Amino acid sequence: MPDTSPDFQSFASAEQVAETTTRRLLAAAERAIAERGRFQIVLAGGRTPLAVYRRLVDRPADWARWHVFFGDERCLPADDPERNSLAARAVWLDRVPIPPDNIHPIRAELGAGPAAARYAGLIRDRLPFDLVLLGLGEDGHTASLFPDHAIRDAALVMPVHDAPKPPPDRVSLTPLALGSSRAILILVTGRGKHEALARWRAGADLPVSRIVTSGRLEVLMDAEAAGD
Ligand SMILES: O=C1O[C@H](COP(=O)(O)O)[C@@H](O)[C@H](O)[C@H]1O
Repeated sequence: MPDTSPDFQSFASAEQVAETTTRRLLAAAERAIAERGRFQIVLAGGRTPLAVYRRLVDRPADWARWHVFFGDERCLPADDPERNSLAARAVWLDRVPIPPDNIHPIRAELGAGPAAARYAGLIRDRLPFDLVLLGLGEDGHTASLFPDHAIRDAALVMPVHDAPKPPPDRVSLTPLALGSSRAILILVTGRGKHEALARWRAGADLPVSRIVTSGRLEVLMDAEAAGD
């Protein structure tokens, strides 16, 4: 039986977390492309992964075989820079030769419900992913799954309303979809994340604790977040 408990790994700085993540991601891509001819990655939103995305621009990779999905999106106009997909495009995706058809944004501008239904249809036949990248918010949310908010366990993608962090309407992959991956990397950096991380490690019922996977689940944290 595989060990599915998270593997918490501590690094001295956020830069080391970003560099280690970048290398692991490129290695996972090489492996997936060698074994299956393509690499399917789910991106995290927010600020933490941007340091990884920036690094990827200068690294050699077989970009034509990358297929990019998103773990969550904010219901904002399609050109709003606060959208997770736009932030990733600005610093990385628009700067490498990934075929445009291989980038699969969540159409959150359609509204949370329709966008979630549409994205569920899109990912259904693409599972399992090769790698899912996630973050952890200061309030303990991951993707757009917030503590004490209902989670649709049987769905792959769900609309989110009344999110405590703006904007209130969002679309999120569920633990079921996020767990359907050969590997999961969760990045947690900065002092502001320490409390949420400590609660998770102490066994609190956070959305991230609901992710069950038969793949590997690694948590890369810096000393500030870990409280080392
Ligand atoms: O709103 C979001 O926040 C979390 C955490 O973001 P960070 O800025 O603290 O790294 C992120 O993982 C999620 O994808 C995003 O929509």
